[in-house]
Amino acid sequence: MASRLGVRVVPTPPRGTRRLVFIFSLSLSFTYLCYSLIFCGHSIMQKPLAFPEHRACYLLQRSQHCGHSAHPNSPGRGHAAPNRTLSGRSPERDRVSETSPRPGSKRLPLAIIVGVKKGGTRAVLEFIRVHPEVRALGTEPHFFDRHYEKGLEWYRSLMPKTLDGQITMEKTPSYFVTREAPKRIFSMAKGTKLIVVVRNPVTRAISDYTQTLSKKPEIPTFEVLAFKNRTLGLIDASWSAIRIGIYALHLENWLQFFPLSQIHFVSGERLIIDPAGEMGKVQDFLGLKRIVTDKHFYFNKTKGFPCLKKPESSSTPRCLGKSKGRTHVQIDQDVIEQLKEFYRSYNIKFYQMVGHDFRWD
Ligand SMILES: Nc1ncnc2c1ncn2[C@@H]1O[C@H](COP(=O)(O)OS(=O)(=O)O)[C@@H](OP(=O)(O)O)[C@H]1O
Repeated sequence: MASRLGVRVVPTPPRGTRRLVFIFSLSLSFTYLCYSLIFCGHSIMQKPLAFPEHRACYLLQRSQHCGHSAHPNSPGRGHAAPNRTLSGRSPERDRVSETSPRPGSKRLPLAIIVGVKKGGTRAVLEFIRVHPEVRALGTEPHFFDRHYEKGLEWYRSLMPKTLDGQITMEKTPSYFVTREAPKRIFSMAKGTKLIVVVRNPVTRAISDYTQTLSKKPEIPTFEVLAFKNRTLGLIDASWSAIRIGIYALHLENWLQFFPLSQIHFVSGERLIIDPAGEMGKVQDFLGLKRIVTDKHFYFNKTKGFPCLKKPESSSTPRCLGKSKGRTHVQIDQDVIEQLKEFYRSYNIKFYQMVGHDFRWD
């Protein structure tokens, strides 16, 4: 009858077959679930789902992903190496940070490494940012010398986000020799703490020249640039490589606005021999617990410098980049002696001003 009406009656499968179908679908769903977890796990890890962002970042506080942002137009960004270095970020991190809102707020720096060029400023910044209470801008913003007209809000927008109690920092070594910088920093916040990494001015000048030569191989020799008249032994103090090293002169400018107690001097030489000791003093100056200690450093024989066991951005050991710790250009010994002589009185004046003998003579 049913077949005559055109209706096909499907016979109910036996109980055993139904159970088989059920078990088959269950195992299919289970296989699919495992597949999703294995192959999509990576993206799940990148952005914790149903996990408050601030909590995730609190747990990952050492990660730049949570605390660091560089303005897209910030100077120096274009110079970052494609793969991570101590001061750089991986492209992967950048991708993640573009999609994740970060906790905290961008604040003006409470402490600035203002100098000196080639003193060891990058090392101090990278070492101090290991501290959980410090967040630092990786690039040099050059706000108080080159970009002042852009205003404080522009400057603030470059800063990494900080949580309450964390210290925002930046470093721009050219501030130390910029006439307007002390007044400008003072007008931003008179309580700003200043760090100056100083180094023997003769070695500093040679380091500075070595860097310029690496970028412009056609420049005259060091000896030609260093003298107004070599026969008379007249040093050209207007050449920036020489002028930057007259620390007493520049410091006078800063002391018009800041008391000495607000300026901390790091010895560039001791920073290489005893990084933990110098960083201990930096932490004291910033009012921080001494968390960055000798446990954080190891001496890399190939590099010839101390390196971090665990940099702020990674858990693997890392040294500073190739531009830090270059082999210096060979300079005639008599030229070095003349430079030492030139700097002697300025160095003594500087030691008196800061109350510390850096033993450069
Ligand atoms: N740990 C570690 N690793 C590598 N380099 C170190 C380190 N500590 C201090 N230094 C010295 O830092 C010098 C570069 O100084 P700056 O970072 O201030 O240079 S810059 O002004 O930012 O270009 C650099 O100068 P040169 O040796 O002349 O290249 C180093 O001597």
